[in-house]
Amino acid sequence: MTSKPSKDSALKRRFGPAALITGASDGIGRAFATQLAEHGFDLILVARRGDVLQDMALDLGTRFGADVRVLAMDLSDPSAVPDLLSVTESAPVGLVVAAAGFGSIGPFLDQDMASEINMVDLNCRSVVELSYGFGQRMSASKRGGIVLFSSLVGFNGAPLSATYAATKGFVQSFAEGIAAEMRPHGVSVLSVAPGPVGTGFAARAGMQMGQAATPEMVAHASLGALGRKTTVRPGFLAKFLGWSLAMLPRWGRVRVMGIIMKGMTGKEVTVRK
Ligand SMILES: NC(=O)C1=CN([C@@H]2O[C@H](COP(=O)(O)OP(=O)(O)OC[C@H]3O[C@@H](n4cnc5c(N)ncnc54)[C@H](OP(=O)(O)O)[C@@H]3O)[C@@H](O)[C@H]2O)C=CC1
Ligand SMILES: CC(=O)[C@H](N)C(=O)O
Repeated sequence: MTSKPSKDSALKRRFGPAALITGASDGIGRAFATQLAEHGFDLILVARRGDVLQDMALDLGTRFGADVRVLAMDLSDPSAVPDLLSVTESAPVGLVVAAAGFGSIGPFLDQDMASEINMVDLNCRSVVELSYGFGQRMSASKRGGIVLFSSLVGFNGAPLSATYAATKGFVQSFAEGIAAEMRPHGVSVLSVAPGPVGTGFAARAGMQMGQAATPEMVAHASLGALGRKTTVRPGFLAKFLGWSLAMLPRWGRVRVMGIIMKGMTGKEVTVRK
């Protein structure tokens, strides 16, 4: 049995002892895993690349004494979340961070349809299933936290990233709804709505990002907001763009978002009022 040198923090007392993190092998999910291990949480790490998760488990166990379990699965597969819920049935999970997700860029009609549907499955369906399964367990024990990932692009249509932005709009709306429902049952739900973050996301989506927040900053700001807010916009850029866009009519927001997305692709776009 490893001794635990890490902090027994207020966060762990409120949401521990274990956290389940999807998309833990990279980017924002990975940063959450490290920071939660530092807070003294035991972890269940979920992503497709089991070898990467195993290396993390060894590292976080050695550095923080965290008890880390690895679940290598493709969450876009319809059987994945039911399997995950079944194998974690007796695990003391007080916090779920559902970071697994991906995006695409370019005109909708040029996209690969199977990949767009796969995105909806991962970014939306798996998030609903996870929130339902763990939400029930947490409500029964009258405590817990669920962190979901919206985006700066989740508050209106985004030409050249239409499906991705719609999945994030879905998550934003879903999170706001279940946050109000679950709060009286002792469960805190947080929607994280970052602007560009410097992870492998952009390369996978074929996007070019300029100024970007770090995944560590996003994880830190989100853990600070959990239990206090329903939506957090981590970093200056997310706040500044979010507030600026909020002042425009919806069609204006769509037009500005088209310009922003064009800058990330170099492709032309026409948006009608
Ligand atoms: N980066 C950004 O600019 C922003 C990101 N977001 C959102 O934040 C979340 C995290 O993004 P970020 O960390 O940047 O992305 P990354 O691409 O860096 O990481 C994505 C993670 O999701 C996992 N993943 C991808 N597909 C699947 C799948 N089918 N099943 C299980 N796991 C999967 C990947 O692991 P593996 O390949 O091993 O499966 C990886 O761990 C996403 O929901 C994203 O939409 C929101 C706003 C901005
Ligand atoms: C489009 C972006 O800048 C970002 N990747 C996001 O998810 O919002």
